[in-house]
This record gives sequence, C-alpha cells and structure tokens, in this order.
Amino acid sequence: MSNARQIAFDLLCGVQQGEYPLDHLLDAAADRFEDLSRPDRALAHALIYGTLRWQGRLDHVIDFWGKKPEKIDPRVRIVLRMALFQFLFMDRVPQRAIVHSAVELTKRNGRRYAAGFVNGVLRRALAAPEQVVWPDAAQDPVGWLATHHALPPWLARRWIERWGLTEAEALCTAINTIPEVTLRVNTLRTDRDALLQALGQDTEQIRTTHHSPEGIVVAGFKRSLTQWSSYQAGLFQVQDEAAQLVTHLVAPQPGETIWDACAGLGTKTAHLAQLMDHRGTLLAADRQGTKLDRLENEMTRLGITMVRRQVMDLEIPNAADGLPSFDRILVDAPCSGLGVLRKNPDGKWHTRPADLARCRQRQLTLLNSVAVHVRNGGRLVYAVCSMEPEENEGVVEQFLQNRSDFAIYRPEMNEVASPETFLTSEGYLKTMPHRHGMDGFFAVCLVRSASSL
Ligand SMILES: C[S@@+](CC[C@H](N)C(=O)[O-])C[C@H]1O[C@@H](n2cnc3c(N)ncnc32)[C@H](O)[C@@H]1O
Repeated sequence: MSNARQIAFDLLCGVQQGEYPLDHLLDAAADRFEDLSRPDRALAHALIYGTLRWQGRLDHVIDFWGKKPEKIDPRVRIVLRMALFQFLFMDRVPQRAIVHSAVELTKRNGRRYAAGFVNGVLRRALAAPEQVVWPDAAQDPVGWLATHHALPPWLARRWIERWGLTEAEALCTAINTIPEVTLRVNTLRTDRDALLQALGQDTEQIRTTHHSPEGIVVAGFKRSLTQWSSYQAGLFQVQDEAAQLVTHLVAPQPGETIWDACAGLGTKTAHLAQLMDHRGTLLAADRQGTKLDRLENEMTRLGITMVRRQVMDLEIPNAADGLPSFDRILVDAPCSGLGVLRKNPDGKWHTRPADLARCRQRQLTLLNSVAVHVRNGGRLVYAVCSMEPEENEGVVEQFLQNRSDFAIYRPEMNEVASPETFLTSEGYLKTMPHRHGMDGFFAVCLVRSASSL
C-alpha cells in the first residue's frame, strides 16, 4: 500500500480530532510530502481534499451499508470514506486495489479487528451503488443537500432558507468543484502581458481573470508552482480573484499611510504595496508573530521593502495605543471561513452555528479598536471570506450604530475593477463561487467624516 494513503489517513484523522485546521496540518506534514513521488503527492492531496469535500455523501453511503453505523470507530469510518471517495470520484483506481488498500490501512493502524467489516461494507457498496436510497429533494431538501451535496445539515437549512434549494445546490456544486488556481501579477516587477508569456513554459492553460486587472488563472501544471522561475523571481502571488478585489476596494494611493491590521501571510499587504507603487507608509500587523515572519520572507521574494511589521493583538484593550492616524486601514478579519470551502473543505465539518456569533463579536472588537486610528475623511475597509449575514451586514450595521462618524462609501465604477455584478446597492462587495467563479467574500468601505467625534 502506498505511503500516500497513510499520509492522507493521518491528516484526515488530525482534521477529525479538530485540533488544527487542514492547512496547518499540511504545513506540519510538509517533509512527509517531500518524500513522495509527484504522482503519490497528487494522490495524497486528492484523497485528503476529496474525502473532506464529499464527507457527507460518503457517510450516507457508509450508513446505508454498515449495520449499526453509529458504532463504527471514527478511524475505520475514515478508511471507508477514503475508499468510497476513490470508487465514486476517481475512476483510475481499480476496485480490487481500493478494497485491498482499505483493508491494509485498517490493519496497519491498529484496527485489525475491523478488517472483515471494512471488506464487507466495501464489497457491498462497490457491487451495487445504485441501491443506496437518497432523501427526496422535494420532501426533504435539507436531507438531500446534506447527503447528495455533502453539506452539514445546519448549513443546508440556512442556505436553503436564504437562497432556495436551486441556488443552494448551485453553490454546493461550485464549492465541491476543485477550484482553479488564480495568480496576481506583481506589478512592481512585471506586467500581466509579460507574465502571461512567461507562464507558458510551466502551465498548459492560462487566461486572464474577468474582473481583477492583475489576475491570471492557470491550470495543467508541468511542475509544481514553487519551482517555476516566475515564482522564484517573485513575479506573482497566488491569490483568489475575490481577495484581489478587496484590495481594490481599499484603493490605496502612492504616498499614503496604510495599516493592514490583520495581515496574516501578507497576500493583501503585497497587493497594497503594488497599488501604492511602493511609495508611502505600510504597516502590516497581526497577532501571530510567526505569520509576520513568513510575511517578511514573502516580501523579500516579491522585492517589497516598504512594509513595517508589528505583532499586535487587537482584542487586547489599547493594543494599538501609540499608533498614528492612517489614511486607510484594512481589517481582513478572522471569520468562519465559510466562503472559502472550495479550498478549505474541512471548514464544513468543524464550524458550528455558535461560531458565527463568536466571530461576529471578535470582528466588532477588531473594527472598534482600529476605528479611532482612521484619520478624519479616511477609509476603513472591513472584509471577511464568509457569506454569512452575522459576519457581513450584521457586523457593519452594529458598528455603524455605535460609530456615527462612519458611513458606507459607495465606490465609483472605476475604483473596483468591473464591479457591476458583485457590488450591491448598499455598497457591499459580495462574491459567490457559483455566481462569480470566485471565493465567497464580503467587503465594505467605510469613510470617516471629515470632522469627527
Ligand atoms: C483572514 S486572515 C488574514 C489574511 C491576510 N490578510 C491575507 O490576505 O493573506 C485573518 C488574520 O487575522 C489575524 N488575527 C486574528 N485575531 C486577531 C487579533 N485579535 N488581532 C490581530 N490579528 C488577529 C489572524 O492571525 C489571521 O492572520
């Protein structure tokens, strides 16, 4: 049995334990991936992401065939999910190999007693997939979305109530599709046309994004992206188109003072530096110093030297005391991440309804603690990768109730690249995977009145 399956199993067990999100576990397992051949690395990734994407559907099949499904050991369930994922979604793996590797994985991971059970369930499931009974979409739309489209029932209920079954299904189809990889050209080093030319040696399909003026969508990699000479020369960053539009909503000008208050690994920080033409003051802050260390490396790769870093936890009262006023502040806030399930499918299974209220509280705290640092007449952009109202309008409305010195700024047409499809009449930027082919983002630009409190 290949090591790829063992690595995938270990990471899926880690996700199930819920201690860390998938991207953290992937980072921690980087050495193990390095040891794999390229096809095995691709297999491990496909198993991890695919099994998480389709978990709800796979569990429905397991529960149909397994007697007393509630008694299945969680690790045995993970083996079954991985095997069924290969059967249902990966046509290149022969059925015998699927069953054999699942049984081996069960034995190898201390579940020898369950090997016969795994063998039996898989043999039945693979022999007669058409026998599985699914909830009826008309009678039980939540059950249908939860199983066929693999969404947790609480989220299925929410999305059907908000958008109706047809649109909720379209959204699920989009989030269960492997997303395209989108790049943002580093305009401080090259331009989009030149990068389009350079990318031809590393990737088979290349096209420009529909809305962002700096975006390029790539597919069919000839080697891994970090080996491309254009990557090593810092000619681009990987960044979803929706995230690119958020920085355009900030619209920083050369020479201004800008604070990226939740800078993380610095994808938007670098874009801010580009739009500022590398002139002015740019502060990147985050509560995690390790992220800012990685941000610094990234700025070095991109040739950006204007960024000052500062570790700062904005939930600690007065943490930002001593900072001056800024022309523009970006709060790309921590959130549920329910808008980026295409890339982080584990988020479906570890997010709980109560998390939304917690996120909203935190987002308000962050906004309130930076608001005082927006200069009179300056701008505050709030963004989250979530489509949930609690974290979107809910936060903005509550913030504005307490801060009458701020108002929503409705950007002019040319301030956000082709805004017509995702800018609402209230002035909110809202993108959705099935409507726009981008991550689900919410962003708003708030302007502070010229003479303030
Ligand atoms: C959505 S991520 C930012 C992504 C980043 N702007 C980018 O484009 O790559 C949110 C960030 O907020 C940071 N964060 C969470 N709580 C915070 C707090 N209390 N104070 C400051 N930063 C915080 C997290 O560490 C995380 O890096």
